[in-house]
Amino acid sequence: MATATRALFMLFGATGDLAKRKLYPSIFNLFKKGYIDNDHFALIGTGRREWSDDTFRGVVMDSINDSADSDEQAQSFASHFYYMSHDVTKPEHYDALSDYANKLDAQYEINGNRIFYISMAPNFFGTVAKNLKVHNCLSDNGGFNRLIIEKPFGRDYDSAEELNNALGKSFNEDQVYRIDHYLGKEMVQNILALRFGNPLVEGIWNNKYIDNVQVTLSEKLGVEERAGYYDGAGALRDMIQNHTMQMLSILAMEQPISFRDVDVRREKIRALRSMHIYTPDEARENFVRGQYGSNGDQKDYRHEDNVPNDSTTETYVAGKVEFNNQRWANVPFYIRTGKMLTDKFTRIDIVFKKPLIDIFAAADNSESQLNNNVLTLFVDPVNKVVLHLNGKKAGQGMEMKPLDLTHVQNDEEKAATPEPYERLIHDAILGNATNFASWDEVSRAWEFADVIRHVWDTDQPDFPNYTPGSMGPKAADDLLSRDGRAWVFNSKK
Ligand SMILES: NC(=O)C1=CN([C@@H]2O[C@H](COP(=O)(O)OP(=O)(O)OC[C@H]3O[C@@H](n4cnc5c(N)ncnc54)[C@H](OP(=O)(O)O)[C@@H]3O)[C@@H](O)[C@H]2O)C=CC1
Ligand SMILES: O=C1O[C@H](COP(=O)(O)O)[C@@H](O)[C@H](O)[C@H]1O
Repeated sequence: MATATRALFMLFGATGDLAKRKLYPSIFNLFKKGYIDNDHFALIGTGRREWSDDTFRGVVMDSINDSADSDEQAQSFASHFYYMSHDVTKPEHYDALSDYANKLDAQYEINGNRIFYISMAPNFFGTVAKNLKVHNCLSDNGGFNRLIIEKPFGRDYDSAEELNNALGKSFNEDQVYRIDHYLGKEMVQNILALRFGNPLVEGIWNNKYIDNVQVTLSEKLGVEERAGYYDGAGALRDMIQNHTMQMLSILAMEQPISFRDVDVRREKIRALRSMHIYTPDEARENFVRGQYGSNGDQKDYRHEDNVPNDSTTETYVAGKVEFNNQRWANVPFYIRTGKMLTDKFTRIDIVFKKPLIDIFAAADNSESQLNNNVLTLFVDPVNKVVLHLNGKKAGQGMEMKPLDLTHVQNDEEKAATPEPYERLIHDAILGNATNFASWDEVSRAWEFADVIRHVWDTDQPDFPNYTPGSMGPKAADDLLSRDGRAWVFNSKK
């Protein structure tokens, strides 16, 4: 039975792309499932555009069109939406917002529970947070005040710290919910379940049994229409500092004392603190960048719309990450991400050590047929777990062959799996911050990324250096081959 929470949302960026594509459908699903109290809920959407409530409601209805059971249901949902034309840079506009929030709070008997969602360009995050506090938009009658904030959270450590300090003047850390949509993915959440729900798995989750870990976030598309943002960011900021670091922290963390958000976060932070921060020379040695070229059909990155033709922005990153602790000493975590690669997928390969002695080969002096055991967690697009083992080939003798144990999410499980935004907004409504990035996590990840960024901003790259449809530059393969290893997923296979 769903627990319905009363809530007044204040959405900044209500006319924007993210709101239409992700936020309204997610809030609608929560409404449909009864997680939001249908009688005690309202949303004030803002943007500079001069929209009426009716225009706004029409936009909302369009965005939930596919998932509404009936027109009445869609209309009933949209009737809770109110629009205010508002320029976030004009302090005087917040007074009207505060009055409107109090009015709707009373009308819907919301009891002061407020969720502020800033779905705007990051340069506005601090301004909005400050004005919300100064102009009394936060409730003070016993309800909760929570701030959901979009990415990116800064572009380096210093800017992230500045932003965090600005937010901190209005909201405490435990009121700030920093979105990282990878933390809302089913398989990413399943890592905790698989590790800490199975002594079998957790028992071998260490350097005695694991040889290396590989995390791949591969994208088939290029920058599409987002070049304006992307060219100023690059893959290191766009995918490594946030999503990849979050996944690494979950893979590397120790068992929390409970599943409460404070306990889970404490262990994630401890893991990130044990991550070795490279010197500039080590960064050069252990990180590889790439930019896609042309393959005839596909134009190269530098000729994409809104990309300068001398851009040195990386569209690909691969690297080796090390954790200096008892569990992970000598186990490299290889990570990679890129645009215009072979396919769209996210997967984690846990590569186990081979047996110290191969008794099957030893028996007749033949070459070993044993492969490394690999546990592969497929995050996207399918939700799948595969354990690659060695088994016996049927027949006489003792010939070995690969034996795979596979679990694929079925249709029922798929239907029960919420979209990341739906799940995360629900968590914020419940006050559960487990799957949001805390400041300590974000700041540590920036400390790590900043060294690499600084080196790359100093050294001139040799771009373009990989072909669309490949799995990145050759240097990314060399990164592993020099350690006597190879990527488990390789487009050439
Ligand atoms: N779109 C996506 O797929 C994703 C987006 N994000 C993040 O979400 C956030 C929003 O992105 P997105 O929706 O794409 O951005 P858009 O550019 O589509 O929307 C920006 C919003 O900000 C509003 N806005 C801009 N300036 C002002 C102002 N001075 N006062 C009031 N409102 C203003 C715009 O309203 P108006 O024009 O009416 O003023 C609009 O609603 C960003 O932080 C982005 O990084 C993260 C992941 C994916
Ligand atoms: O945050 C981002 O993520 C998307 C990839 O997300 P996914 O859920 O589709 O894997 C990426 O395309 C985008 O550049 C980045 O900003």
